[in-house]
Formats: sequence, structure tokens, C-alpha cells
Amino acid sequence: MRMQSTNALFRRATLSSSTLSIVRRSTLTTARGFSSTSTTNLPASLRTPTRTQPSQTIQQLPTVTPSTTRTMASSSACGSSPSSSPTLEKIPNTSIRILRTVSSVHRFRRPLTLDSRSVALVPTMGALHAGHLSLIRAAARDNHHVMVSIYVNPAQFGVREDLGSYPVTWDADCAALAALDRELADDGENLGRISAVFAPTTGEMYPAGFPGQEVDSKGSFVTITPVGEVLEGSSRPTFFRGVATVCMKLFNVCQPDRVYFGQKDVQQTVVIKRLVEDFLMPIEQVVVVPTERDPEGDGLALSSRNVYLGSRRRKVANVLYRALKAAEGAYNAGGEEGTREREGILGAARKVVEETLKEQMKMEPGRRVRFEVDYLSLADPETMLELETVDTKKGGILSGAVRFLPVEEPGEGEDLGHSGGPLVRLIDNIILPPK
Ligand SMILES: Nc1ncnc2c1ncn2[C@@H]1O[C@H](COP(=O)(O)OP(=O)(O)OP(=O)(O)O)[C@@H](O)[C@H]1O
Ligand SMILES: CC(C)(CO)[C@@H](O)C(=O)[O-]
Ligand code: BAL
Repeated sequence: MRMQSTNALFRRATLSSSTLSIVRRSTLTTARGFSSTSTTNLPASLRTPTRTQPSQTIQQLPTVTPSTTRTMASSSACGSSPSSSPTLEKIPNTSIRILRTVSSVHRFRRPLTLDSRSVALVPTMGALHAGHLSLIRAAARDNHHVMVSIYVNPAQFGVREDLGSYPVTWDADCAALAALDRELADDGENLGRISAVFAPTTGEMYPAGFPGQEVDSKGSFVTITPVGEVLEGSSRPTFFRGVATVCMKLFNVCQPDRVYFGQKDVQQTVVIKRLVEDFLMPIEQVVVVPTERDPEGDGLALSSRNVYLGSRRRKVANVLYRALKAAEGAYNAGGEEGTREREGILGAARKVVEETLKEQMKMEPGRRVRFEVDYLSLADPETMLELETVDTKKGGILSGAVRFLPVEEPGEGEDLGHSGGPLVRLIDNIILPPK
């Protein structure tokens, strides 16, 4: 990665955001938008899951599940042999079915409809952590059956992103689901438990052949605009097309009554809400579950990609959360009613970023952490379009994305993170609720 001067980095993070401005990097060509990894280790946060938080129906939206290019489950501790006895495959010592084909999901799903049992779907890309588990807990509380999909959907990865190295932790995921299912069984407050994992192949999900990851790839896609074009959609031009397409497929296959998504990916929840509403999908509710944060206590949102940070970058990784909290503070300082100006709110966030960057740049290359703000946004909760003022009756969404560059001059034995600590792009957000 090209070395950048302190000034260049600092300038990038301090760009004025006067007009509509999100603070955004000027190019989208950074080598890999994301970090990569392959790990079979569960994050510590998964081993000590936090208690379920109340789910919120902030927005209605569904999610998709990933299928993978992974070296997947055939050798898994779950004992899943890909083609043998597909209707009987289960996570060992549990009643959780492993479904790999669309037809096996149909066979599983049909009797539940006849029995009037409610079914929830929790779409994931695997590499499960406590954030995923909180979605599943919320789903089990209110539904007779919970289906979890695990599919690394290639269509939502840009050509220069980390599809090839996205963490795949199938065995650990099965173990986490088994443990959570036992917890759900012991907790009398739940209506249901985990009934099935849907882990399809890409051949199953894209029967006409995978259409490709290019912006101009031809094929059957679902696009949701303009919400899918801004913010994350601007940095990742094929991302929401891939998410909407795979979610539509997952919803069609699993026919859930409710779908569960994390607030951590807030724009995704808005896209899914539009998808469900605009395509008249027979989904009763899109449930958005609050963001689980690292038990370290510094506010970092749990994310499958945090494993790439390593110890040095992990210490600074909460800069986005701190910036968004400062912006939230500025919003709340204005009292209960009226409107709030964008500059006063986002200015507080930028100040935190600038100060943090300044502190880092005072340090030696062997100790400092370099990062770039991709964007800081204050947006309308329904459209994700930028706001100049926030009407306190309506609220808004503060969000951002930061890229952490690989560390310079790593020390002897320094923990660089999985896959040697490549560039990591993390997102976060805070909802400004109506007052
Ligand atoms: N910290 C979290 N709290 C609550 N929900 C979360 C959290 N992290 C992810 N989710 C939700 O879990 C679902 C599956 O997400 P996904 O499998 O992509 O994990 P992820 O941690 O977001 O991964 P990535 O690092 O690739 O963004 C999504 O609805 C996502 O919003
Ligand atoms: C919703 C989703 C599972 C679709 O692949 C993915 O975008 C995710 O994990 O948030
Ligand atoms: N959690 C969003 C999935 C992605 O970044 O691809």
C-alpha cells in the first residue's frame, strides 16, 4: 500500500462538509475495500454472548443470506456430508436441520404453514458473533421456528473486495448455534428455537449461473434506488444490488413471516424495507435489532471483519463510534424541540476524528494507526438522503465508514490481525430518534 503523508491523511479526514457534504474519500479505488481473513476462531465476544436486547421495529426490512465460495461444510464438525441424506442432516446433538437446497427448504417449510406456525429468517454470511446471536434470540422470542441462513453472497462483493478471503467459520458457527439453541430451550420466555440452517451453494442460489460482480454484469438483479446508491452504495456500487437480489431469493425460498436484521447495517435495513414494501412481499415484519458492541466496553460495534484489526488498530477502532456519539451529543444539546443544523452536529464528529488523527500522527510509524474517513453522514431515516437540518419530530440517522490502513513497521511478534492485517473498512451508526 502506498505510504501517505501525515498531511494527506489529515486533510482527507478534515475535508469540510459544508454543503451536502458527507466527508468522503475522493476515489473508490482503494485496493481492497475490506480486510480479509480465514479463521476458525470465534471472537471472544461470541464466547460470552450478552443478553438479548429488546428488538426494535425501527424499520421494516429483510436480509439475505450468503452462500459461499468457501471450502465449506463438507469436512465440518457438524458432520455435514454435502449430498448424503440431505433431508436428515443436522447439527450434531441438536434438532437443528442443515438445509442445502431450495427443495429441502420447501419440504421443511410446507408443514409449518399448514400448522400455522410462525417462521423467522435471520440472514447472515456466517462468521457468527454475538451480534448475530442477538438477532436469533430476538427471532426465537416471537416465532415458533427460526431459520438462520449462512451464505456468503458473491453478488454483493465488489470485484476488488474480499470475497475470496471473507471469514468462513462453519464449524464454530454450528457450535455457536448449538449452544444458543440449548440456551433458548432453557429460557421459558421464547416461543421457538432454532429449527434450521439454510446453507446453500451458489449454484443453488443462482440457477442460471452466477451473473458476475461487475457493475455492468447482465443477469436477474433487484435494484432499490435511490437509497441503494448513496453512502454504502456509493462506495460499493454493486453492494445493495447484491444484497437486495439475494434477500429476495432468500425470502422467496424460506417464506418467512418475519425477518431479522441488525441496526449495525442501517442502510441495509432501509433497502430491505423498501424491497418488502415495494415488491409486496408477504412478510409481516422486518425487525431491526440494536447493534451489539464489543464487551471490551469502548463502543466498537461487533463485526465479522473486526478480526482483521490486530491489537494496535483495535485500540483506535472505536474512533467512528466516538465521533458519532459526539454528534449525537451535539444534537441532544439542542433541547427537545425544533430543528438542528447539520454543521453543528457533524462538526462535532469531525472534531473527534481530527483530534484522534492528530494524536496518532504525532507518534512514531511503529506505534501509530492510520485511518481515512470514507464518509460521515446525517441522513433521513426513510430515504438515507442527506439532511441539512434535522426536524426533531422526525429524527435522523448518523452514520459513517472508516478505513484503517495496514500498520506500518510492525514490531516483533505484533498481533496484526487475521490475514496479516490488511486494510479494514468498518461502518457504524446511531439513530437520532424523534423527540
Ligand atoms: N454488531 C451487530 N449487532 C447487531 N446485528 C449485527 C451486528 N453485526 C452484524 N449484524 C447483523 O447480522 C446480520 C448478518 O450480518 P453479517 O453476516 O454481514 O455480519 P457482519 O458482522 O455485519 O459482517 P461484516 O463484518 O462483513 O459486515 C446483518 O443483519 C447484520 O446487520
Ligand atoms: C443480509 C446479508 C446476509 C445478505 O447477504 C448480508 O448483507 C449481511 O450479512 O448483512
Ligand atoms: N454486513 C454487511 C455485509 C457486507 O458488508 O458485505
